[in-house]
Amino acid sequence: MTLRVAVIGAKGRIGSEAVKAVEAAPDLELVATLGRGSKPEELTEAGVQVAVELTHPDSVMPNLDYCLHHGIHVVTGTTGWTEDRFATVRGWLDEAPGLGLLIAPNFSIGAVLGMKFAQTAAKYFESVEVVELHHDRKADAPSGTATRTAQLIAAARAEAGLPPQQDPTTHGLPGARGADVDGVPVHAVRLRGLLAHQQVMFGDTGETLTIRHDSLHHSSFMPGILLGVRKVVETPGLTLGLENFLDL
Ligand SMILES: NC(=O)C1=CN([C@@H]2O[C@H](COP(=O)(O)OP(=O)(O)OC[C@H]3O[C@@H](n4cnc5c(N)ncnc54)[C@H](O)[C@@H]3O)[C@@H](O)[C@H]2O)C=CC1
Ligand SMILES: O=C(O)C1=N[C@H](C(=O)O)C[C@H](O)C1
Repeated sequence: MTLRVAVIGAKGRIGSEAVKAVEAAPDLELVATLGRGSKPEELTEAGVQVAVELTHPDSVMPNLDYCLHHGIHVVTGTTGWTEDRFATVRGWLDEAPGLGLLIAPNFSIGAVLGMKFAQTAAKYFESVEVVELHHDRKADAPSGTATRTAQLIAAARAEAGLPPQQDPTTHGLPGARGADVDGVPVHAVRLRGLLAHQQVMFGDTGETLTIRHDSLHHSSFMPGILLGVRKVVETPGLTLGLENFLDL
């Protein structure tokens, strides 16, 4: 049986690619495409089972609110997540047993692997910094991927009993050392011509290790989105990260 799928944010950079990917998948049926100004009722009228939500940090919560209160599973890659937002969606999911929500900071398999490798390397190096580089139209900084990567690294360091990193900087301009995500400096570059890139740099006495990933086209995110759609319907509750649907 085919799954009835909608794309919310269907005219956007990633949403328009998702429309093509869902249309090309033999086991999925694209039954609704929503853009800014669309009414969420279009989802229920079309009998949508899974919504792929790819919009904007200001739009994602109302969209999830509607879907999760109308029996629609959701796969979202939209950024802007905070602990408060996670708590809110957990509450909505508690009221909707059986419904699944996948929040994926990154749908690209390479990026997910890069995060996993960084998590593994974290406890072996004294120093670590994350540099993310994106196109010049990106709404948020640092990226969702970089934030999640830094959080995973910080958790792995803490679990291994590593002390907080020392920053010797006493002079300079504000911002020069990047954003502090759980003690990990994260630097965000915005540049026309780029798409989505990240390097995690580890350092210790006499050596460095750099884990770099590059998304060169939005097609890089499509296998992950399709996997998410197929898996979310059989995975109730909140799933944070595509890695949970991969045999890692
Ligand atoms: N998790 C992942 O792998 C990826 C996540 N993203 C994230 O996805 C989001 C969208 O990124 P882009 O496509 O580059 O942005 P974009 O600005 O090109 O597209 C967003 C689209 O959503 C529409 N939109 C905004 N509010 C809406 C609403 N309430 N209802 C329906 N449509 C609405 C906009 O009109 C626009 O067409 C961002 O948060 C970005 O960081 C992007 C690429 C990969
Ligand atoms: O806005 C983007 O383009 C991307 N957003 C996600 C993020 O913030 O991590 C995923 C990927 O980096 C592309």
